[in-house]
Amino acid sequence: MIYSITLNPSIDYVIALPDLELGRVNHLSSAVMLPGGKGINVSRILKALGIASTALGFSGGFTGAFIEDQLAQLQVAHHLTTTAAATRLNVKLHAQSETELNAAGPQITAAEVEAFTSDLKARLQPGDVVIMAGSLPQGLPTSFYRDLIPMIHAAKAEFVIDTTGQALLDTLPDHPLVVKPNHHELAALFGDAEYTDLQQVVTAGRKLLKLGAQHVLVSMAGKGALMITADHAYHGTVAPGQVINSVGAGDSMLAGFTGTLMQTGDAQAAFKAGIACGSATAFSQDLATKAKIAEVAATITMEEI
Ligand SMILES: Nc1ncnc2c1ncn2[C@@H]1O[C@H](COP(=O)(O)OP(=O)(O)O)[C@@H](O)[C@H]1O
Ligand SMILES: O=P(O)(O)OC[C@H]1O[C@](O)(COP(=O)(O)O)[C@@H](O)[C@@H]1O
Repeated sequence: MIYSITLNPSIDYVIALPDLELGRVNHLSSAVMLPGGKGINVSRILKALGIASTALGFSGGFTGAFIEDQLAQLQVAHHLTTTAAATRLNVKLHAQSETELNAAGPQITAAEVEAFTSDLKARLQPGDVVIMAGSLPQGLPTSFYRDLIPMIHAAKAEFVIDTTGQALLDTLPDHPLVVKPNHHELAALFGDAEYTDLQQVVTAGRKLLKLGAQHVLVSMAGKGALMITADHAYHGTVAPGQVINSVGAGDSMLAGFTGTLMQTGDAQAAFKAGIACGSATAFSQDLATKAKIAEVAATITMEEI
């Protein structure tokens, strides 16, 4: 079983207007609420791919109820630990450019943390994969993901991690199955300025392998993604399309890669699936559908660099 963990889910309030004027009353041309948060997005894409997963994490208040209701409607298996404080709402503003306003998230109590960790412990079985993704709500230590790893390994399960900075570096000695920073996050991880060519990205990606990651992907938004192994590096892209809402593209890539890797054991096939899912989501209002993923998959170009 794949478990996605979203400690800090969100309602993603995706709003659009042609031209945002700060300090004025602006009228929206569209507004939609979507269940969001990195692990939840991963589970939604796995569902589209026909791969079973259960979404775990926290949920509280009317915002949490909305997310759980949407997941139920989408038939995404989930068990979110109830919190007294309400789940956050993130604003995704599409005007002259894409702007994201992500809230810090609610305060989680010690009893709620205990309920979540005991639930996870009771579920884990050998061969499971736990995908830990996204920011931490208030009240959780920055070591929270790393602290879950001994429990995951004790159950003979593996983990995938999508977080940034020191929290990501701290988990590498425990051999995450997959890491997928974007190229900005990768440069920041090693205190580098923005990378200007692909070989710089490959060199930094190999550092993640040396530090312990089993599979390294680096996403580069409209410039596609790299899969970096000890001896090879592959650059994958898709045919240009109309970008509608790239929120969740990274989560979609992680879902496509991890789900396909678990199903087939074939990293190249998994990389293609990851690219297709990421770009298909960027070319959709909500996360990608199965049909959109198949359409985009037919346009993938991959080259060794
Ligand atoms: N504008 C885009 N056009 C085509 N594909 C995209 C676009 N934005 C994202 N993608 C696809 O989704 C993947 C993940 O997107 P990215 O923005 O790099 O991740 P993150 O959301 O984690 O920053 C990219 O590697 C690419 O395959
Ligand atoms: O947990 P964080 O880092 O605040 O990110 C949460 C936000 O990221 C998303 O999961 C989208 O992530 P990506 O665009 O990186 O795939 C949104 O659904 C959510 O609003």
